[in-house]
Amino acid sequence: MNNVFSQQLVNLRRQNNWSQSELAEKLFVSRQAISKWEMGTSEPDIDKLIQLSQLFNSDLDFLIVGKSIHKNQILSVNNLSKAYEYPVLKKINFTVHSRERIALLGSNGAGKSTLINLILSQQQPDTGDIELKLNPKEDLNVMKQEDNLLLACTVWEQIALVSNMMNNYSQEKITQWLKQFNLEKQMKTKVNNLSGGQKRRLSLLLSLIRPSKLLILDEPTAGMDLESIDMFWQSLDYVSGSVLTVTHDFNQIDKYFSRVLLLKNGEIYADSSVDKIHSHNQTIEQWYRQLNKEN
Ligand SMILES: Nc1ncnc2c1ncn2[C@@H]1O[C@H](COP(=O)(O)OP(=O)(O)OP(=O)(O)O)[C@@H](O)[C@H]1O
Repeated sequence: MNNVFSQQLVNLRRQNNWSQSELAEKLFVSRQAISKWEMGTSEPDIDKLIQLSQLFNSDLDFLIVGKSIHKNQILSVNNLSKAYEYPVLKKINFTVHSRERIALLGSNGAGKSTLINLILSQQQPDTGDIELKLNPKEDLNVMKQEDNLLLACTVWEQIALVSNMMNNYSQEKITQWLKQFNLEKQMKTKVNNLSGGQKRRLSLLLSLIRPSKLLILDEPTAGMDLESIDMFWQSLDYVSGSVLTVTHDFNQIDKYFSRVLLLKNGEIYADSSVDKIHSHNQTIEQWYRQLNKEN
């Protein structure tokens, strides 16, 4: 087939936290068969491909060629405006599709947090509306800030508590999450004693215990050192749904994001795929600097 399929299979399996054996069991094939598909030395037949796309809740084209030809809209922002002492957002329009990784960019005071708060219904718009084509209770995740962590618990206890609440408790899964988020050594540490970057990684881990269709983050890496920032965004590989985040981590956007929205003068001043910007031999930072200095 192609090695995009092999890579997609590895990614989707990991996003679902399944081992090769677990996936093999669900498909009634041997673990060795999964291993060969992932190495690209053999291919599944069409029945198994269809079963895989159903198991991963993914389109066949996304599974095989890494792109969805028919994208599902999950959020639509229509003519949204908001003013405080002056207009902050003026007729904002954009849509979010399944499996997009979107970075929302803009200078300080451009209105990024206001836009996120409106999407989360934490504030009301003056005009316009937001159509969430998902169930906000089940399919929308927001990464909670540190103060929602239970400081007196150990890391393990905190994760166990949340996964119990979500009916998703399993010792093996917790061990796997700790490994993925590089918190294995801290499993017995009190949450209160974690560093700022470790607390954010724990917050992201907790927000992923319940898989969602859309994850919203507002400057999740603020104040982290470079190594922690890298580690944080790498963890996004384990997020299966779409991500909309406010961030100023330009180097990571090049690596981990598919689309950028630039908020400027109260409008979506630019909306581009990361691939398109790269095809013009620009990094996201160069693109941002160039557009942001235009009047
Ligand atoms: N509740 C409020 N009352 C009055 N003005 C507000 C309120 N919330 C935000 N603003 C103003 O709206 C503008 C946009 O603020 P917002 O926090 O959305 O910007 P931002 O793009 O997230 O900025 P930053 O990058 O600095 O976090 C700012 O000028 C801010 O002072």
